[in-house]
Amino acid sequence: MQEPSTKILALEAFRVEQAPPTAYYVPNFITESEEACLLNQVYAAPKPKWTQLSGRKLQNWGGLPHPKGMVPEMLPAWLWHCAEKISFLGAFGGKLANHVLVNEYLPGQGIMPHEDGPLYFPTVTTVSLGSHTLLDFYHPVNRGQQADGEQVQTEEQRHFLSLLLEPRSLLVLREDMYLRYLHGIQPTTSDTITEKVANVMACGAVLGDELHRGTRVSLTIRHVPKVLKTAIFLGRRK
Ligand SMILES: O=C(O)CCC(=O)C(=O)O
Ligand SMILES: [Fe+2]
Repeated sequence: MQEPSTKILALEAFRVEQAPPTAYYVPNFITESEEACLLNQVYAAPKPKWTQLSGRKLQNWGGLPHPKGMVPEMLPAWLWHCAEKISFLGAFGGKLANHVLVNEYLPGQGIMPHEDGPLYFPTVTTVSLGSHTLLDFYHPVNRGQQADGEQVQTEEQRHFLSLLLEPRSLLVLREDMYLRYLHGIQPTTSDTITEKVANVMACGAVLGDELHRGTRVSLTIRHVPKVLKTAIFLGRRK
């Protein structure tokens, strides 16, 4: 298996140098027609496939990640194609992606700052469809500070960096960008490009731009290492 500290050579040219280790941002990772195809397939999924959450709705593909192991389900061909292309870049240390979350955000929707947790190979990859968004990164709450009775930092003070995710782009996060910091999307209808946007050089935007959000669909493509063998699963069911 690839050591977590080694570089992903195929992506090295796309590393965001202004961000902590390591973020890779690939503009136009897919074409407009691939984007349109993926969006068609997302919206062709049967209605019960969607789960409505507060502030976004999602589809889960590949199985439900679980501490005891995920019972794997085959990814549909339209997702497999995209997931395979990312796996072949070496994003998951030579393993293949086996899990995809599809999130849909209307303008004004977002996701609270969070960590992705231990159930995944410590790399997350995201393809954005339909609209841009701004993904914000936060220092974790300093528990020591809280115990000392020092003033807890506000969310705004903990927000130290953002990445602009344009439609059709690929984002790969690993190491500290995955394990150490929290990430989230503000529930807002437009985003201003400030000096906190670390990948602005790789984007078609400049400092001071105000970008209005449309409906964005993201594909969060990951590798879940702990998988229950289908044979055992089938054996138990008999
Ligand atoms: O939509 C995105 O780009 C982020 C989604 C996310 O953070 C997640 O599903 O854990
Ligand atoms: Fe996340």
